[in-house]
Amino acid sequence: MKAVLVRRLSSVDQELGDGVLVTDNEADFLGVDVDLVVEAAGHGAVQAHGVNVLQSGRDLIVVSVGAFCDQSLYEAVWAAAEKAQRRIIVPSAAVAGLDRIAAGAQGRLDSVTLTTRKPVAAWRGTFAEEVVNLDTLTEATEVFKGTAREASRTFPESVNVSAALSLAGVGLDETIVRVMVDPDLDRNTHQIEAVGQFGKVSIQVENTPSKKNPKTGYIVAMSVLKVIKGNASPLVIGI
Ligand SMILES: NC(=O)C1=CN([C@@H]2O[C@H](COP(=O)(O)OP(=O)(O)OC[C@H]3O[C@@H](n4cnc5c(N)ncnc54)[C@H](O)[C@@H]3O)[C@@H](O)[C@H]2O)C=CC1
Ligand SMILES: O=C([O-])CC(=O)C(=O)O
Repeated sequence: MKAVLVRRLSSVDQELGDGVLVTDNEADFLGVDVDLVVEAAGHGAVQAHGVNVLQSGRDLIVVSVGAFCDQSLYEAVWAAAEKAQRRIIVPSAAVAGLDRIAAGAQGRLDSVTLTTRKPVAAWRGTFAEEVVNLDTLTEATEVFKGTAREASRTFPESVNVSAALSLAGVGLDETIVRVMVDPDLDRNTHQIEAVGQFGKVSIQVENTPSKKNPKTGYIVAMSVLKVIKGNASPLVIGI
């Protein structure tokens, strides 16, 4: 048996088949015998269910990792995971190189920066609309520069990568983030630079936007799938 926790049953328009409980009730959801829960719903969902999922004895894959800009939430899920001896798993999702930066963080890390650039369509309904007119923009324009903690608060729906990178490297208050709206792009692009005792890494990823939600891309679901398959495979690669 598997289960999907939704906010409104009326919003479920797909037939998920036998063996899948679709529910809006957390207790019923947690009553289903699974070992792993995937959060792919937003900061509010991590806030509402993260601790309970871990306390109930499941590992938790968190995609909306920017939720951890709330330090008290981060500490609460960490404590719940430790007590239940379960894990909070942050997949690479929309970026690459978290494995390498986390390895580099075993020694001295001097700086980690992220520049996120996305096409205009990705920024509709976000804070970017308060900074620029998306309808008349003709060239790449910076709409935010600051720490990953501020970036995660400012763009809860589209710069979660900054928080994932922070957890891998120098933390939410030391990771520097720039956010650009770029009318010339057709892919969601993240440029990562990290420097430290290990050397230097410079990574650019270009994600094909999802048709349903251009803020994000197909690679995110693929990354979660890779983690789930890795959990049941004799070979674990790219950690
Ligand atoms: N770590 C990373 O690299 C990335 C993280 N994300 C984050 O992952 C999350 C999901 O992304 P998308 O699928 O693109 O977003 P989406 O907005 O297309 O879909 C989210 C779905 O979750 C539902 N939802 C919201 N709150 C819920 C709750 N409390 N309980 C149950 N369902 C709830 C919504 O109704 C919606 O159907 C977002 O927070 C997004 O910002 C997305 C891309 C990359
Ligand atoms: O998919 C992406 O490009 C990144 C994203 O939305 C996020 O980090 O929240």
